[in-house]
Amino acid sequence: MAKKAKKTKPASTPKKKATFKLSQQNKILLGSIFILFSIALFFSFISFYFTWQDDQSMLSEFANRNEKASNLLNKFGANISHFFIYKGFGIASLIIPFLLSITGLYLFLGLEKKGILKKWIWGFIFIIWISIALGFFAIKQPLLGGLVGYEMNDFLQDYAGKIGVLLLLLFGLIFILVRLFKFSPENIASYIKHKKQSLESDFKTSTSKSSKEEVVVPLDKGEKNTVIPDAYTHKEEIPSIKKEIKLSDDFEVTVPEEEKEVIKPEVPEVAMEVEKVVEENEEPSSIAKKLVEDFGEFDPTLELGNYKFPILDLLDKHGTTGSITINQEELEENKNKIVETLKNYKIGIAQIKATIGPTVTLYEIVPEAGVRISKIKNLEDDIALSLAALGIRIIAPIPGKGTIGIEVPNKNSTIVSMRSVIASKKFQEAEMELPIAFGKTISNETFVVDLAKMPHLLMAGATGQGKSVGLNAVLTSLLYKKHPAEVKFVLVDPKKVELTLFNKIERHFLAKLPDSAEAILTDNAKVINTVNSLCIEMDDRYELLKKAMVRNLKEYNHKFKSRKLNPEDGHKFLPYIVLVIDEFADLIMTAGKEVETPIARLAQLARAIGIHLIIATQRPSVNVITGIIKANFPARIAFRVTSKIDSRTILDASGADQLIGRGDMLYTQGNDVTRIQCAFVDTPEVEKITEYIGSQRAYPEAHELPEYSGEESGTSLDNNISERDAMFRDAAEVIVIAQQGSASLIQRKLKLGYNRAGRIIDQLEAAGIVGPFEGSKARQVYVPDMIALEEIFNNEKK
Ligand SMILES: Nc1ncnc2c1ncn2[C@@H]1O[C@H](COP(=O)(O)OP(=O)(O)OP(=O)(O)O)[C@@H](O)[C@H]1O
Repeated sequence: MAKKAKKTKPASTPKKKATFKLSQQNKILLGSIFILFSIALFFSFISFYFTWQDDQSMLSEFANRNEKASNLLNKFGANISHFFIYKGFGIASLIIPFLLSITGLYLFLGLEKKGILKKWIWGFIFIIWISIALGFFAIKQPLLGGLVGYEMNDFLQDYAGKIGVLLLLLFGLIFILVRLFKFSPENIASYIKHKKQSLESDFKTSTSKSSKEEVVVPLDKGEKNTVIPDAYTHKEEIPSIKKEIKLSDDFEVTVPEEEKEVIKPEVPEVAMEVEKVVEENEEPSSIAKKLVEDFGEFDPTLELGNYKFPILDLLDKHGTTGSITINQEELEENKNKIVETLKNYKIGIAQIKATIGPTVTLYEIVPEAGVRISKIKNLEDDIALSLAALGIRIIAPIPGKGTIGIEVPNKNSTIVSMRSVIASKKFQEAEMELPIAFGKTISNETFVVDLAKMPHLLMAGATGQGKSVGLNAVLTSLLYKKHPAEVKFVLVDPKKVELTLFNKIERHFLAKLPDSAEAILTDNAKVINTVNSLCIEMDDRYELLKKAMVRNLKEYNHKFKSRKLNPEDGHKFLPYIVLVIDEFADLIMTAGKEVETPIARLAQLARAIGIHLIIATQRPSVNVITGIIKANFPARIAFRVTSKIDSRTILDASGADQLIGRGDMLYTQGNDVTRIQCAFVDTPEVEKITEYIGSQRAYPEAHELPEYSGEESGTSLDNNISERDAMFRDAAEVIVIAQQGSASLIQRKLKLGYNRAGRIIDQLEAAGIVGPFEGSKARQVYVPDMIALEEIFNNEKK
């Protein structure tokens, strides 16, 4: 006891020794009062049951010193017992001294008080239940259930009748068994099994005992009995027993039988120990289970619990009804032209079938036997000429079908509205991590893919062919499906106009560097920093995944949600991050390798940790889409491009040059190329969606990426006093006072721009006040206090 009290002393606050001692003394005093009081109560209660009749008359005579009570604790005992037992809870009141004594012991021994409240709550539940149960079953013995038990029964029976009260009591019992004793069918089954096993082993030991006696006799008769039985030395025991048995001139005793008999009783004992180990093993996972039981699974969306997903009415129908109007004449006309053209080249057709899509119709041809496929493929231009239509694409043969496809644009194309694809069952019921509804295929099916599986997307197309609309469709899809806690966007928009609308959802969905004012990046220098910062984020995330022993973000978040990862170890819910870069060519032209290297790194490694890249470019030339980038972007979209070479650069196949523009696109993820009409979402619609989201309660700030202030910080390290910033001294003071070397701190405190703060921090490094750049961490401050700083400045003046 004393040991425990001593142990806790140094562990808690060593500085406040005096006050701690005092409180410890108080605890001991209070604890002993509780214990003694509980003893007094216990004896009063017990003796009340024998003396209550005698003491009945003096209850009102408490002040009269001539009157005496028969209770062991005299008048005090009689009165307090009358109060608790007769007017209170009956025999269940005995739990009160029990609870008091436990509390007293906890205080006395200075134990942790964590479980005490729980014990009191359960104690009261027991008191009430027992009191009602006894009031119900032993109505003729009012001292068992007390007045509370009687009155509660009376009250409950008025409303629920006897059967109702009985059922309520039963429920109370089940509640106690399940919640307190953790009863479950498996527990009961394992308990029965356990009992059965121990009974069996008891039986075996009892049978073996009788034969053991037989063995013992010869042992005594033998030479000496010095062998110490050891659980680990069965082998040694057996031969010694064998010897002794041989010595005991009894021929009928057979060795194997005795061996079994000696060893057997020990085996079940070992088996029982193993069971205990299994129970211990269950403990760690049960901590997480218990946490989940008590608080439910971790819900990352809770902080913005009232967040409402955008409604469908924010999107326009664009004059479409969702179904395509079929122009029979046009179909017939095109069919005839195709048949005739092929006939001119002596190609017979066995069968022809048309599938009408929103912008193009696919004519599937089964040529007559003996026709060479390459012959039809070469007639692409001739067929286009005879149909007098642009954008004819011949797919020979259609993969997996054995037919030849000729795609002919419809005279009147139907716009595929974003609304129709968002509303589609396929999108609504998509159980994907990052579902994207691109549009509709040639057979008018909604085309939904998972960005998380792509895992990065490359979009290319000549100007005005629908790239920006495509990007908006991607972002809109995610906004309609994902909560702000689940996905964050990093948007790069050198054109400064395409993605500005998303500024409104900065504090919901965007991520940015800690010191940048704008969340949407338009300046290439900042893009370099952001992409590098994402690389740091990637490394940090990999570190977390490693610690959690999982392979990807999905598993990690699942583990975190089921409370198996402790936030105190740095674990947190990780949202997906989608980096969208519009005009990638422009970025590569200005920033070159500086941006290409981190992007290639992200493209290669970021898939598992939930960072996905979407890159859009007008110029799909090889110096923009380099081999390394291409290799890591298996999912590619081509809008219409101007040349076959461009098409090859993007898709590794021609065809994109034959598209008709306005959102007509080819999608590939590996081998198959799918023609899709991109869903159309107009600027006002995007504005409405961002407005809708932006007007809701948001996080205090945009999602913060790790700090990265660029390599330029290390370049100008000459300590030229005359070139120092006017705010240099103020900044130095801020840094030294806060003992934290970060540009964002200077920015905030001195209200400076990012670039200027960055310059000052470089100058501070050159002056030896702060240390070098350390990635995501703040720089080290070399000057401990203001006096030391003052000294540095004074020395510089000399
Ligand atoms: N899916 C679509 N359905 C119907 N029309 C579309 C679709 N996509 C684009 N368009 C039409 O094409 C026009 C140009 O599209 P968009 O602005 O997306 O081109 P872009 O490729 O981004 O051009 P730039 O590279 O010059 O920015 C749009 O204003 C719209 O009228």
